[in-house]
Amino acid sequence: MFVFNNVKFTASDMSGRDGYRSMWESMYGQCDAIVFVVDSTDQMRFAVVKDELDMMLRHPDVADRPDLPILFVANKTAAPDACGASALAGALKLHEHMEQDRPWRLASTDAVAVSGQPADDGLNDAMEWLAELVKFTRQR
Ligand SMILES: Nc1nc2c(ncn2[C@@H]2O[C@H](COP(=O)(O)OP(=O)(O)OP(=O)(O)O)[C@@H](O)[C@H]2O)c(=O)[nH]1
Repeated sequence: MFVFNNVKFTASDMSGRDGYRSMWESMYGQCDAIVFVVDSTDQMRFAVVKDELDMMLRHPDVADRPDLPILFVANKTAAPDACGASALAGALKLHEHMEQDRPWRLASTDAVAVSGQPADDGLNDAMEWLAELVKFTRQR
């Protein structure tokens, strides 16, 4: 649990490992938002990521909730072999495949602090965006 901009989040870290992904759908119906984290150094698996994303978007608990926001996070972006956020957006075909009416956003970050400094990246802005949307959804 954490609080961001006065919004209380209860986060469930769903493993991306093969064999655990089938558990994701148990959360779709009960969450206020999805944060979809992608390892931006693992370009070999972007096709698998895209298949999983397509399956997620087709699931009735997601497809029937077009207002459920999705925050895509490209992680490990400080690694030398990381691809840029726009390459990731292209590989997942985010601009083509995300529904027009669904709120979504792509942020890039690196979870590991470099030289003890927290990453200066787009995650804070993206979390502000997500917190506003979640607050709005809960007020309805
Ligand atoms: N350099 C770098 N390493 C990272 C970053 N995020 C995770 N790692 C490393 O990647 C490895 C896997 O991290 P996890 O957090 O276990 O990855 P995960 O995707 O949550 O794993 P599952 O829950 O099993 O899907 C660990 O050694 C982390 O330290 C990052 O942003 N930058």
